[in-house]
Amino acid sequence: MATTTRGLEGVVASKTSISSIIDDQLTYVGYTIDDLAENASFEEVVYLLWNLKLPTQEELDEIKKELADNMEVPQAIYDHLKSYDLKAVHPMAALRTAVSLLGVYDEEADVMETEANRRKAIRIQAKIASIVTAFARIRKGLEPVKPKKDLGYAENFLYMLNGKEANEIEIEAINKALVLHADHELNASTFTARVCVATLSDIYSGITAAIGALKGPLHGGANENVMKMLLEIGEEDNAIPYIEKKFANKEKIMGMGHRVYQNGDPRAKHLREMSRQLTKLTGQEKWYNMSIKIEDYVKEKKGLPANVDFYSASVYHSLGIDYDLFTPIFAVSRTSGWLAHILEQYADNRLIRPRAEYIGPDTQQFVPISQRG
Ligand SMILES: CC(=O)SCCNC(=O)CCNC(=O)[C@H](O)C(C)(C)COP(=O)(O)OP(=O)(O)OC[C@H]1O[C@@H](n2cnc3c(N)ncnc32)[C@H](O)[C@@H]1OP(=O)(O)O
Ligand SMILES: O=C([O-])CC(=O)C(=O)O
Repeated sequence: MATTTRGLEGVVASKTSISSIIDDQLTYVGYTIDDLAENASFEEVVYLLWNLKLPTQEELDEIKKELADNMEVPQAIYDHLKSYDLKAVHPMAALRTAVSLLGVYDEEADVMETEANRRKAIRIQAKIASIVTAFARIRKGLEPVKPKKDLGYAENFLYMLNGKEANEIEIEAINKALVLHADHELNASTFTARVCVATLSDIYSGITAAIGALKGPLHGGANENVMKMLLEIGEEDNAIPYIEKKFANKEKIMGMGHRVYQNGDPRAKHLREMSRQLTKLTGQEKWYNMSIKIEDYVKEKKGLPANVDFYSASVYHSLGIDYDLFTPIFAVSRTSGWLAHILEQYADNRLIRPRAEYIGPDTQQFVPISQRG
C-alpha cells in the first residue's frame, strides 16, 4: 500500500473549476482575488462560483432578488434558537444545529435533481445570514429582524444584525470580507462537504458537516481566537512579551501560518488595509498597531505569514461585532463556496473513500473475558 501523508499534505484529492491557489495566487474561476475584492459584490461572486462565469446585469439582478426573497426562515427556527441555553451556546454550534434543522423544513431536502439542488443552494445561502443574525440578537434578549427585500446581501446582513440600516463604509467592509472568504480550493471544511455529499447525502448534510469543520480553531475558528488574543494583550507594549511567552510554551499564534501559502496569504493584505482604515476611523488604532507588531515578529522569528483570519479579527471588532460571531460570518461567506463544490461534486460524483495505513497490533487470538488479565 502507498505510504501515508500526514494531514494529506500535498495530496491532490479532487479536480475543480471553482478556485485555485497557484504560486501563492488565489483565483475564483480564473479571476484574481485582488480584482474581485476591489470590484465585485458578494452576489456577483456567488453567481460566479455557482455558474463559473460572471453575471450579466440581468443575471445579477435576478440572483440578488432570489437571495433577498428567500432570506426569511421558518418561525420554528427562531423558536428553536430561543430554546437554547443562550449564555452557554456558541453561535457556531447554534448555526450548525439550525442549518441541519432548516433541512427538516425544506420539502425538497432529499430531491437530488440539479435544479432542485440549485433552488436549495439559493435558499441556504439566503437563510444562513438570517440564522446568524437572529441568534446574535436572540441571545441579547432582542427580537430577530426580518430582512428587507430591497437591500443587497451585505446590507441585509448588517440590517438584520443591528436592527438599523448600515452606512456605506460598513457595507463595503462586510461585502469585501464576504468576497475574500467565499472560496478557497480544497480547504478542510470544503473537503468535508465534498466527502459528505459524495455518499449522495443531501445538501443540508453537506453544509452542516462543513460548518462543523470550519468551527475548529485550526481553521475558521482562528479568527475568534485572534481577537481573544488581542484583547488579552490589551496594549501595544505587551504584544511582543506575550508572543515570546507563547513561543516558549510551544503554543500556536492564531491567525498565523498556512498549509498552502508559503509567502503569505493574498487575502491578508486586503484585510490588513481594511483594519488600518477602520481602526483609524473608530479611534481604535491600537488593534491594528498591535496586529502589525505581532505579524512582523512572528514572520521574523518563525517565518510564518498572517493568514485570512488574522486581520479579519480587528476588522470585525471595529464594526462593533462580538468576537464569537466572527466564525459564523466566515461561514455565511464560505457557504457560497461549499455550495459550489457540492454542486460540482454531484455533477461528476464518485464516493470519496481513501485507505488508512494500519499501525496497530498484528493479528491476535480472541481471549474469552474470563481469561483476560
Ligand atoms: C481560514 C483558515 O483556515 S487559515 C488557518 C487558520 N488557522 C490558524 O490560524 C491557526 C494557527 N495556525 C496553524 O495552526 C497552522 O499554521 C495551520 C494549521 C493553519 C497549518 O499548519 P500545518 O501545515 O498543518 O503545519 P503544522 O501545524 O504541522 O505546523 C508546522 C510547524 O510550524 C509551526 N506552526 C505552524 N503554525 C504556527 C503558528 N500559528 N504559531 C506557531 N507555530 C506554528 C508548528 O508548531 C510546527 O512546528 P514544529 O515543526 O516545530 O512542530
Ligand atoms: O485553505 C485552507 O487550508 C484554509 C483557508 O485559508 C481557507 O479555508 O480559507
